[in-house]
Amino acid sequence: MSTRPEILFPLFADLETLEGVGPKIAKTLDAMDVHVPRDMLLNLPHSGLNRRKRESVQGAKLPGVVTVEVTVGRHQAPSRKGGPYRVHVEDAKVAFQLVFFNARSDYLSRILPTGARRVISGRAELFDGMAQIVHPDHILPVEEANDIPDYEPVYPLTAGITQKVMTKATRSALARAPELPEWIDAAQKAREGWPDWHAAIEAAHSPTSNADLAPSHPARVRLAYDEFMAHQLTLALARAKMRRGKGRVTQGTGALQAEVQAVLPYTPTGAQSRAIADIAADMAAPQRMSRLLQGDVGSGKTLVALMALLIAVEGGGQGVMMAPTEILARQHLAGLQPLAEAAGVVLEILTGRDKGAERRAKLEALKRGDIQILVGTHAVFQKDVEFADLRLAIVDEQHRFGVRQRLELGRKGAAADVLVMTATPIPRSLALAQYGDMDVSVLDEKPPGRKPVTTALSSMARMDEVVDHLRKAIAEGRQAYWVCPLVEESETLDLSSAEERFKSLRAALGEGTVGLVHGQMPNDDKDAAMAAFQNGATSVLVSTTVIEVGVDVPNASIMVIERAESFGLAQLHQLRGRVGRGAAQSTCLLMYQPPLSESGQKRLETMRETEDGFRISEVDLEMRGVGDLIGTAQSGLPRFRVADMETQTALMDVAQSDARKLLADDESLESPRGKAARTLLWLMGQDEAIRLIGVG
Ligand SMILES: Nc1ncnc2c1ncn2[C@@H]1O[C@H](COP(=O)(O)OP(=O)(O)OP(=O)(O)O)[C@@H](O)[C@H]1O
Repeated sequence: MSTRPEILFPLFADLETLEGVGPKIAKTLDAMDVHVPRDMLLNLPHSGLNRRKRESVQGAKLPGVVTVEVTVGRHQAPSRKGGPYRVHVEDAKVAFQLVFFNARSDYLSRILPTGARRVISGRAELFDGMAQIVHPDHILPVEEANDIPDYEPVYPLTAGITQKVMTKATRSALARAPELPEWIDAAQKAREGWPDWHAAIEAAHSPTSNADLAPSHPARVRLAYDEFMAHQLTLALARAKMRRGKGRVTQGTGALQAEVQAVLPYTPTGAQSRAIADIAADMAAPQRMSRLLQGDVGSGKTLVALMALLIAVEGGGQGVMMAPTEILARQHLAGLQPLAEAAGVVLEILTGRDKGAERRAKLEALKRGDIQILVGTHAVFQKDVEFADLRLAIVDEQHRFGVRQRLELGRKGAAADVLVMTATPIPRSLALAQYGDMDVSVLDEKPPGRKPVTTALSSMARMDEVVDHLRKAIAEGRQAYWVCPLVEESETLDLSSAEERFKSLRAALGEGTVGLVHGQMPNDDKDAAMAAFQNGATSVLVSTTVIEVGVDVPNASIMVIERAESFGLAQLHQLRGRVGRGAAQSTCLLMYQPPLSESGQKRLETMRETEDGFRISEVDLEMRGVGDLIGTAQSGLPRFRVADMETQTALMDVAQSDARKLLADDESLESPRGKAARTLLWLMGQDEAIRLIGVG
């Protein structure tokens, strides 16, 4: 089924087919991300107005909406142009006024004839001690008072659209909402007391009190579940597609791993061992592995990656690991090569820098199977890179991969297992939404012997003191990173601030002690600067944020971050994670420019309070919200309209297992419930899923 089910046609018609929507309003709605009647339905009211009739404005909470029956008194035309037109009225207890601006008096006389009884509803306020309603929402003869709803939904609006238009158009969309087949498991639906989709959408738009608007209302919960379910079905379909057709069992022997263990100066942590065991089991299974390794900074992901790569080699094949930057690819090479050598394994690097004959030679060696482990940048996945027998692809990424890219990767190494590593912990809700197609291993344990990093805040005004301290620390043999701020997102300005700091620190601390690395340096200079810091030739490394991810120099024990308030929490956590990796007591100094904004202050204080990356990610989510945290567009995450990822994690959890179970029982979605689920995917516009069912 790769065409939209007919039953949904009315919900995907032109917006202008809705009552009260012309070309102009349609265009305005478009800008609100409302393109078809379906979107109107998913745009739920955020509050409501109680319009129950009362006896008098007297005693009502003002300002506030009131509905009362009045006797119309005299009209008082404006005394000057543009002034208020007043109509005196009286309810059962008090006199008050209706106020109009730029209204035509003949029109007002017609709808509010003196002496008549009318029902008025609108927002009343006090003005000079007397109640008034400016431009009432409703003015009706008493016989028609029933046209005023007791409780009226209030919709999110945008300039150019009124509540009236919104309500009318939504009612008109509701009138054509079809009864849909049920995609929710019958037992679950009964247990939760959820209504049908049609009843739920009807109820969500017809609240009768504030309680009906609560996110815990069964109608709203059901609609939120539908959204999560559609998303998780997409992920489950991607997962099924990924796992299909590996057909290859990669059984490690443990021999190479043991040889590496023998030369390692430490033993793996419990978390590392568990992750390695998870991976080994996945690789030994006939389905393709699709696993996420989530580790906090410094939790030792690299060792887990190496062991996984060795399993691929033990099984007679090859492994590849892609790092996000050149610096990190080189660091992997430097760190892993001695270990690989100890085990007699050939490890090579391939990056964009490899050109001509050298590159050709590497590619041939890969194709012959002479290179067993390849590390590198994006270059490792270029078209002409062919492996003799690729068994494992590891992507060391930073939230840059959406489900679509993961599927691409899957298509690449036809039968390779896939391991994705993220160094920035993400809250569970996000992990579920973003990586719901994968299995997850978490490194929640740091290697033993790490001392907590002392985090201190200091104003930029105390620069001289900071430099003095640094001088003493260097004299004691310590090494420091010095990170310069992002200035207005501009690379060149960035650069000049780092270059200037480099010059001033060099002047203060001595010629040869300070190095500089930034994104725009020629590659060789970058390597040289990194190497000099790594081997201790320089004591201070000034940089832009290029060192943010993954750099590992255990002897470095001081991190100075200038204008720390301009960095995000995840970034600060990553940067701080560069220290505290050795046995020495480490310090992170967050320098800020007062006055701090409220959020700047909260971020810096959070950094001072905790070193737990998962905790920090929760605060980050709380402060910024989901969209901002991951950049919805590039992550491939949908914008949930009804569901709230932050508070409804449990619901997402259920949707995930439900979606996986549905597919396990009915792989091609052909059962009645499976077909209903297809309707859901169309309803929610899950293009990737539709493509997957179409193809698969
Ligand atoms: N089990 C262990 N015991 C002691 N040290 C370890 C252990 N595992 C790894 N290490 C060391 O800890 C440091 C950090 O490891 P690694 O670079 O793999 O961290 P990471 O998880 O990649 O963190 P980040 O994302 O912050 O770079 C390295 O110096 C590594 O040699």
